[in-house]
Amino acid sequence: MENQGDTALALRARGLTKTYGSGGATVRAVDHVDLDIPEGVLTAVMGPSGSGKTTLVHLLAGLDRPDGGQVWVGDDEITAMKDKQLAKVRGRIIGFVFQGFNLLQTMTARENIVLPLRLNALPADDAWLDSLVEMLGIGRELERRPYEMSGGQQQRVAIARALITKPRIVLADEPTGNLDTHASAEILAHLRQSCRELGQSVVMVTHDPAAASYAGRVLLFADGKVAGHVTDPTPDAVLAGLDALAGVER
Ligand SMILES: Nc1ncnc2c1ncn2[C@@H]1O[C@H](COP(=O)(O)OP(=O)(O)OP(=O)(O)O)[C@@H](O)[C@H]1O
Repeated sequence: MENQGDTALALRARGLTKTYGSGGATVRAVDHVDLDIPEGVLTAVMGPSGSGKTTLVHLLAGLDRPDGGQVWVGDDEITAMKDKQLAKVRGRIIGFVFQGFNLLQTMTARENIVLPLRLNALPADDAWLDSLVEMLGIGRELERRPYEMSGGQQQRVAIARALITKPRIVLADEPTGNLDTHASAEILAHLRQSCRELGQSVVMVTHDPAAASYAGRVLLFADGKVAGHVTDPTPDAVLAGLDALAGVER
């Protein structure tokens, strides 16, 4: 188990377990995971396809319920909450960027972005919306619907929607998977800066060692378990960590 000492924690998991299927065809996607995610840090989660990264971040966000174990957001145990209370925490404290974006097709980009404010009875903040739109370069897309946008444009709208409530914690499943190097770099630099300057905590699943190198810490995930971590990662150190997981000699 990891020990973060006295560092304040954004998220904590103990014994977190999720199994899919039944009978002989069960898959333990997340297997008794203990995890401390410090506040104010950009954390990347990397590991082979099918190792359980998406399942992990869904459990940490309370989007899915585990079969065993506990998750705390700050001091509050979300695994002990009823659905209504959990929805409130999710809406106000956590922003989530889904792998498949999950934008509503009947709404424009602008309507999608501000939806979390409406759903959680939070006030509109036009200045913050404008700065997100500028940072993400989606000014021309605002009145379009998702099916009229490219994958990369939809991804940027999904990021804006996750950030519009200024959440304390952002969980993102491959947030730059559809973006070119330049756009990725800009967004990752922004996320890193809001961790450093605003104390925001970001947990990001990525397959890209260059993206992971923006993180303060990389968790290596394999077979549903934390298999190691890399602190202050460089792309080379991340690749070496992944190779070691796969048993590749360098
Ligand atoms: N809804 C589901 N029903 C059944 N099995 C599932 C379900 N979701 C995930 N799994 C299985 O759980 C395991 C972990 O999947 P998960 O999507 O969490 O992995 P991942 O590391 O995010 O993969 P990738 O990098 O390919 O996105 C896989 O074996 C997957 O097939």
